[in-house]
Amino acid sequence: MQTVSVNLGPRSYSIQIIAHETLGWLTFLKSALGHTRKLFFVSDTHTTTLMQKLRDLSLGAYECNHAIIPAGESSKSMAQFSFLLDELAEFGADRQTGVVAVGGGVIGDLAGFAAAAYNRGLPFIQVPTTLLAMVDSSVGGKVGINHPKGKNLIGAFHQPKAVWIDIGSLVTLPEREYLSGLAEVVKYGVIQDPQFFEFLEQNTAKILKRDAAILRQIVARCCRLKADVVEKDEREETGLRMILNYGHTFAHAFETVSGYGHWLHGEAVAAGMVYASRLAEKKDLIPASITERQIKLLSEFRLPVKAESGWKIPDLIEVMKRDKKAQAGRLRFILPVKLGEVRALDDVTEQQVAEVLAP
Ligand SMILES: NC(=O)c1ccc[n+]([C@@H]2O[C@H](COP(=O)([O-])OP(=O)(O)OC[C@H]3O[C@@H](n4cnc5c(N)ncnc54)[C@H](O)[C@@H]3O)[C@@H](O)[C@H]2O)c1
Ligand SMILES: O=C(O)C(=O)C[C@@H](O)[C@H](O)[C@H](O)COP(=O)(O)O
Ligand SMILES: [Zn+2]
Repeated sequence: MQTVSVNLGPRSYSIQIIAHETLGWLTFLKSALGHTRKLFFVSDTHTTTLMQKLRDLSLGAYECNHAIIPAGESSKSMAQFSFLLDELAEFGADRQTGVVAVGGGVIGDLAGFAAAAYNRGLPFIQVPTTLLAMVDSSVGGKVGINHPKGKNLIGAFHQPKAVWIDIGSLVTLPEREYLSGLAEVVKYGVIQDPQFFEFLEQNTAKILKRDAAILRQIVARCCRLKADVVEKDEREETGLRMILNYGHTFAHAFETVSGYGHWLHGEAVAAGMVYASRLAEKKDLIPASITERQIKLLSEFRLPVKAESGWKIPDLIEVMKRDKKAQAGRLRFILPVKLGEVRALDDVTEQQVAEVLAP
């Protein structure tokens, strides 16, 4: 077992990384939740078996209930949020009731938002079951849902009490979902860790085979890198946390204009990073070779590196203006200045964005 600690004062927590084990589950819950007596599990239709396994293990020690949400990005909606609140009320959830999210980023973001809102905050446990959720969404406390006008437009910061990562659950993850998670993995290399980027370049075959030892290393490294940022800027107030948004101004626009779920989040992030890198070239921040290395690695991971031709540039720019990083309608982009370092820039013109997006 490996542990990554997220040090946030009174909101500190630990991330347990294990493989095909459930032995420590009750001890883990007890230490994360203290006097909690009731647990409310949330899964989607593809993670129900995993959820039931953990719920059954918990039954001797806790009163348990659960909700199952339709799989897919369209479930990060007001309707599913409202459904979870109704179910929590029906269960008679009190301030100590623990919400346990078993699934990918959709379930983590949705259940976490319900946990943040119900009774003004319930203790929350993340059990990520996709690579993307293990390396990114289960850590850092961003929770929320989508709005037709913008991705994650409605949400909160609500840190989990603990994160339980069983790398073993990746065995059943569909290939497209696995590859999508690799986009956020590549992101950490570009924004924070050039050695990690090289490690990914040198180990593509093993990564694509889901080699267990490599996966453990990758998940632990990404969790540490994300925790390092979140510890310094928990609520994206100083600006540092924005670096985790590299590629996301483009990505969220692609996801929004195409209808949530047409492209997976990681696919949108992959192409989004390439466009952000092209913008950095345009601003003379980096040589083209840095973009080319990203394109090569992302292509080896069979991820898209270009937007779809049917998407209209003015529509994409309109969505970008509602990005959470924008101020007074002024676009802000996270751009690389070298491999392993990025900077927030707000002097990018719409014309420059349109030029990099032009086919
Ligand atoms: N909160 C954050 O900091 C943060 C960070 C990154 C991404 N996100 C969000 O995360 C979401 C994407 O998350 P995702 O990529 O995990 O997608 P997802 O939650 O939709 O899961 C992907 C698919 O895999 C299935 N699945 C999950 N685990 C499985 C398993 N072990 N075996 C078989 N099938 C399994 C799911 O049912 C789903 O169909 C997006 O909404 C994105 O905005 C949030
Ligand atoms: O944790 C963060 O901060 C991130 O930006 C991580 C991103 O990978 C993630 O997609 C996040 O949900 C985007 O947040 P948003 O504030 O741009 O909606
Ligand atoms: Zn993301």
